[in-house]
Amino acid sequence: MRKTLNPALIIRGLIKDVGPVPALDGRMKRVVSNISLTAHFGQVTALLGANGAGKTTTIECAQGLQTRTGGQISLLGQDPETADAGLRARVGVMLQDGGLPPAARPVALLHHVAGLYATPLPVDALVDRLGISEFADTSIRRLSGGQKQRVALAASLLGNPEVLFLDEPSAGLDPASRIMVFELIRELRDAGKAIILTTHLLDDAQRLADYVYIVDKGESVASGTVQELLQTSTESLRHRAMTFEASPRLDVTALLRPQLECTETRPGSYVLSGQLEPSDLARFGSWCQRLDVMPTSVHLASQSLEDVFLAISEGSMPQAPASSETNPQTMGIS
Ligand SMILES: Nc1ncnc2c1ncn2[C@@H]1O[C@H](COP(=O)(O)OP(=O)(O)OP(=O)(O)O)[C@@H](O)[C@H]1O
Repeated sequence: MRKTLNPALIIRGLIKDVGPVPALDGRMKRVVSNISLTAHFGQVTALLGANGAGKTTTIECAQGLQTRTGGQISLLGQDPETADAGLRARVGVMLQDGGLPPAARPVALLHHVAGLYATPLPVDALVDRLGISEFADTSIRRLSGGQKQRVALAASLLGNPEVLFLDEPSAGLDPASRIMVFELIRELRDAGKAIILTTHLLDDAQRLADYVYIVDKGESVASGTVQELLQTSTESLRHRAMTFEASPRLDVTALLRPQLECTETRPGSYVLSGQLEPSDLARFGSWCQRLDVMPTSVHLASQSLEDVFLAISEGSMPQAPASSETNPQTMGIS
């Protein structure tokens, strides 16, 4: 369940057309056709979708960087397209391409950005925290993708924003930097910031997000906490698989029953798949005992966000936006 009070961002029925597009004989192309979401303070809200699903377009409309074709957006109680400069100072943005001047040097740039705010966060603390000092004097154009990403994150935080938009925050980060950035994002969330991030990485959403909106072909098609999405009960998602390693060419007939199949994917590696029940595990144990087989590994695959995501994208799961998220009147957008 989600908090209902005090949302930082409300989007209802967002539509965005781009173009004119030469490939469409100069017609406009609808890249977002119906996206609704609510992002709360003290939560990480993730827009999860494949490449080209419309995530960046949505958050750029939410920031007022793109003009929407239709729908309603309220960011900190204001329409971002008509809001005054005061709104910008309360919002931090890390864009996918970084948007950093290529000739600038990271620390000098961060001091410059800090100078634009009345009460910025201390530059040195952010530089230390994000490991920027090791490339402090290298020009932005010579930084690696992950280093640029950390500078862009620091720049987005300098104004101590109430709302933070992060477009693909883990793109280009090595594992250590990813852990560092994720810890910082969680701390900001715990400090009460509203964090809205986009990702096509299910793992990122699973690790970071308090609430996830799955975006597919310009529409928000499902939403919930990771746990709620995982509990979505459909036949396709109850499908499980058990992998085990043992001697090659074993007779697996005794493991089978209707709707369960077993294949030897490579010599000695078997996958038992279908609607696995506890009784199948018991049968597996007896089978091992009878054949005097000691598997070298047994792995039971549990349902992941990836299963939910793929089921939605393949159309085998009903599209299920939460009902309270679809009615503009209930959310008080004026
Ligand atoms: N100005 C434009 N002209 C033509 N097509 C556009 C334009 N802007 C966006 N698109 C298309 O709109 C779709 C959505 O783009 P968007 O960048 O929002 O996707 P995304 O979900 O953020 O993808 P990614 O994960 O790859 O960043 C894409 O197919 C993109 O090519």
